[in-house]
Amino acid sequence: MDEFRDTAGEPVGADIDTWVRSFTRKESDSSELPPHHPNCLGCGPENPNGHFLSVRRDGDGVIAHHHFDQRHVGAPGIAHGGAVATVMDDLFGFLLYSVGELAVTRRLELDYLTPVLLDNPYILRAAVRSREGRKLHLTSTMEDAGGRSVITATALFIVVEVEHFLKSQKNPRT
Ligand SMILES: CCCCCCCCCCCCCC(=O)SCCNC(=O)CCNC(=O)[C@H](O)C(C)(C)COP(=O)(O)OP(=O)(O)OC[C@H]1O[C@@H](n2cnc3c(N)ncnc32)[C@H](O)[C@@H]1OP(=O)(O)O
Repeated sequence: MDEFRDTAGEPVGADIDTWVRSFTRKESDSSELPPHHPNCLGCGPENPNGHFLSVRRDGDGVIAHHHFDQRHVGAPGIAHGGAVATVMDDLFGFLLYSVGELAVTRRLELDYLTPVLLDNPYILRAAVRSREGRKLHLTSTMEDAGGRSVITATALFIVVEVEHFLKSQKNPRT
């Protein structure tokens, strides 16, 4: 089973409970945000198949500088649309550090305005557009180095309790 670490990087074994509860800690003022966990497909530093997304705070939102590589190829030279969606979804997940509550993706919608090229630098930004009860309406963009918008995305995240993650384990304790 995967070893989880909390947001301070401390190993917590396979204790999903501890991992989830670590998110209730308020993040420091540091603008660099911690990965969701070491093996996260979007941002985990220890996932060799992942995207190694590195995200910082940017005002009320978040920002990342990112490029896709040969592991993410769809058509030759172009990033696979699903790989792009993974990264945008994960980027939205970093807004939760500011929201301060756990939430999961209910709906994710992307407009692929132009091809996302491999080994090309992109700037990704995301922000919370609005909140209605448990519903978080999120918005993001990916721009190329020339400031041209290549992707726009919106998402609906639903705030969940810790139990959402506990009952999703193979051997749920609740
Ligand atoms: C500090 C915190 C940091 C945290 C980091 C954590 C790690 C993050 C890692 C991030 C990694 C990246 C992220 C990931 O990979 S997250 C992983 C991928 N996502 C999931 O696995 C989620 C799977 N889905 C579910 O578990 C349930 O469906 C959830 C829990 C989401 C909601 O089931 P629940 O039964 O609880 O709720 P509900 O069905 O009553 O709906 C709730 C409300 O939503 C409204 N609604 C529904 N659909 C739509 C729609 N299409 N347009 C508009 N509205 C819609 C609906 O009408 C209702 O509204 P209202 O009637 O209340 O007004």
